Amino acid sequence: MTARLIRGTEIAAEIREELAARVRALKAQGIVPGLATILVGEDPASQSYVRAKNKTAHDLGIHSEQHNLPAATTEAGLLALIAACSANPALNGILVQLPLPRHISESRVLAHIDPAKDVDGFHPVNVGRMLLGEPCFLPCTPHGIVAMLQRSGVATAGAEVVVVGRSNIVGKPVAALLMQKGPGGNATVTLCHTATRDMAAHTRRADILIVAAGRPKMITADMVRENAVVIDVGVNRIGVRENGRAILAGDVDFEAVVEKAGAITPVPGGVGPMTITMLMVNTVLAAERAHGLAE
Ligand SMILES: Nc1nc2c(c(=O)[nH]1)N[C@@H](CN(C=O)c1ccc(C(=O)N[C@@H](CCC(=O)O)C(=O)O)cc1)CN2
Repeated sequence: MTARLIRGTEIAAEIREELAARVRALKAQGIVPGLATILVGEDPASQSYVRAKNKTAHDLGIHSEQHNLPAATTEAGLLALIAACSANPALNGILVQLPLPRHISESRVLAHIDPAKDVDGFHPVNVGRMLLGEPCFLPCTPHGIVAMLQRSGVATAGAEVVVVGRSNIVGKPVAALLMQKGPGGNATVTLCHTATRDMAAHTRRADILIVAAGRPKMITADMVRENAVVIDVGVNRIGVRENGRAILAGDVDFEAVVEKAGAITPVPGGVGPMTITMLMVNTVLAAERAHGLAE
């Protein structure tokens, strides 16, 4: 039987509608949430993600400032801009688009953002609080995956979850969130990576399989348990169409796995749209917190 599609585009639209009401409530009190996006260099995918973030912010009534810096920007220059954004009371959230050029230290840059404005949830303070289960900003893609599972009725409590990929942006934090005590958590989590022996032996045990490895179609049907829920985080550009648009493929061999899984996210239209929406959720939460309107 063909798997049910978990459509991120639809879930994201539902969340954005709820968020628009929170933005209106803030505006009624004279508060406009503010977001600064910072992009260094001209990577076309990063440019399109940052454009989409600013457009979504604008559509929701969130003030946004887009800082596009040349690839040759120095680390000191970037840190100075982050310090200025941290000190600007009109800005509640600061996002530095990743990856950064190689001459800039990602860890120094992320640690320079005020943790109270770290709407990407990448500052060491927020990462630590997330692991401890304390109030913090959750990283957008993992947060989006948990929201998708909850809103599509996939129970995580007691489930065998297998995560493929150990990045700081997706693999490690999604594993941490799903093993956390409480709603959207309580799962038994296995994290696989490039040194995992016999990966298929792990993935075949998964009730919920989350793949964020950056390798097109690496998960084949024989690696998936019958009726599993498959969450594909990969957005791989595998070619270009005649009209110049990229051909995208996930990390999962969708055509084969859709016939075996119980539910699956498509690419595009799955996890990707949730990432940008959860950034907006964090920005509104940052504004609410800055004005003492949230925990
Ligand atoms: N500072 C950050 N940098 C990066 C993050 C992040 O969360 N914060 N995540 C990724 C890229 N990313 C957001 O920045 C992102 C990736 C994919 C999508 C998305 O909507 N994808 C669409 C396809 C769009 C396309 O044509 O490429 C989909 O899957 O439907 C949104 C955001 C790395 N950097």
